[in-house]
Amino acid sequence: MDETAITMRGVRAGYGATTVLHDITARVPRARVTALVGHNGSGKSTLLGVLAGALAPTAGTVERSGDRRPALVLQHTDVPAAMPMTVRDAVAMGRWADRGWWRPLTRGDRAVIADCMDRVGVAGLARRQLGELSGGQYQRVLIAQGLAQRSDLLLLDEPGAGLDRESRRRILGIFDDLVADGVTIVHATHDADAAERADHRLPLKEGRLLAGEPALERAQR
Ligand SMILES: Nc1ncnc2c1ncn2[C@@H]1O[C@H](COP(=O)(O)OP(=O)(O)OP(=O)(O)O)[C@@H](O)[C@H]1O
Repeated sequence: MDETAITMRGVRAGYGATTVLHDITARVPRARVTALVGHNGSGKSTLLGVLAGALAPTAGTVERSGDRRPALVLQHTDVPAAMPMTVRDAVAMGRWADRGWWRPLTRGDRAVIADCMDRVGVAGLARRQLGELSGGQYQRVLIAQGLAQRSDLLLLDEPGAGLDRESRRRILGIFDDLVADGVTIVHATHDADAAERADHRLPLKEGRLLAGEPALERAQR
């Protein structure tokens, strides 16, 4: 089995005439946790956008080994908590990418939704409104929504932002479980604990990759 989920070679990307990422060459190991680390504005979110396929590189290549679309998990602080929607409905939105939002859910979809809620520990909250959740619960719902896309690559932009230590640790525990099931995780983080616990780190500074650890060597340790 291929040990590499993503290979980037000489990637340059940015917005309009502004180049943010310069000459990124790196590998993301399959079924491991990779942390994107760096100061504010170093290019972590931009790199996630490139990995998600939402932002096209202006030079270089990005090769993904899986055939499923990556799932980009939103940050709980980016979604209005007052949205009138239950936890189950929010997770069900993860099925839209495959089925279209207008089609009724099949029994198979409902099984996927139940399984994803279970995996992140929100099954007991299925009927609750999003606005009634804590930040940590809400973030886990968004991870379940990403999982419901049935992707083998989850991309998360600071999933621990604004959460207490216990909630952040719980999310890292979920990452470990997902990786054990073969999911590749890439997350941007400012949390030293989260960076330390990752299998692999890609340190960014001003849009350039600092010399990091060789992905595969560390992943195989
Ligand atoms: N949509 C955009 N249009 C123009 N410039 C952008 C856009 N998004 C980000 N930038 C710029 O790209 C650079 C990198 O931003 P990015 O959000 O990727 O960094 P980051 O490491 O994720 O930062 P943070 O930790 O603050 O989230 C910054 O200079 C930012 O101002």
